[in-house]
Amino acid sequence: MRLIVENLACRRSGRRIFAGLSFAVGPGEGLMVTGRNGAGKSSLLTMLSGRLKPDAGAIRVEGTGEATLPECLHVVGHRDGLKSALTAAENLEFARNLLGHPAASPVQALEALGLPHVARLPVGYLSAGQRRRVALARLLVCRRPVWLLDEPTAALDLASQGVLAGLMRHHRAEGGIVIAATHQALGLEDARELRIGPVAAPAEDAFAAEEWL
Ligand SMILES: Nc1ncnc2c1ncn2[C@@H]1O[C@H](COP(=O)(O)OP(=O)(O)OP(=O)(O)O)[C@@H](O)[C@H]1O
Repeated sequence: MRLIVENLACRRSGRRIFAGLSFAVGPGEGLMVTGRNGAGKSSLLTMLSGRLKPDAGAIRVEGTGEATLPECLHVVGHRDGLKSALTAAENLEFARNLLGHPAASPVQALEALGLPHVARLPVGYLSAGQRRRVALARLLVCRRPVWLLDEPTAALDLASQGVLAGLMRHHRAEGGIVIAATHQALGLEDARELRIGPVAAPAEDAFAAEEWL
């Protein structure tokens, strides 16, 4: 599949955050979305996930058949979307049933994130980093080609950051797409960078935002 963004603009609370954003990502590619605090990285990911309407421009996909872009996405955002009263395994089972295209079992996914011992614990008992790893384990229980990750290393120790880098590498090697908003390298160093912000980008850089208020 291919994800294409053309001349995208974002307005929040009446203020133009960015405009003129264009890029395309295809199978196996990674895109690191960078920029200062408030530049609009999370807003861009929210737009890609279909939860925020663009102020202008278009987001489209090719090669997905009948499936819409939201149906092709996994999103791991600032809010982990986990139910505190459910166990880690129950949360993952719920996501697996809801999202379709099941892949790894909840236990396998937790093992991949180094957390097999929390499978039967309510998520409310977990540390911040453990919760984040359960949220990331959701990526593995269903097969979806595009991973949208917003600061995915938040609360992760170095070892878990390495695990995440491996998961992203593997996903891309299988033809998946990773788009991550981040202030860190993430292990996506070979990915293209989309810098949102007032820093002037080279003229040939199709990713540059053109207008700032
Ligand atoms: N729900 C919202 N309603 C109104 N304005 C919002 C909302 N969320 C974010 N904004 C505004 O949109 C702008 C961009 O915010 P966004 O969270 O996209 O930036 P970011 O680049 O992800 O920042 P950070 O690096 O701090 O996470 C900010 O000025 C913010 O105040």
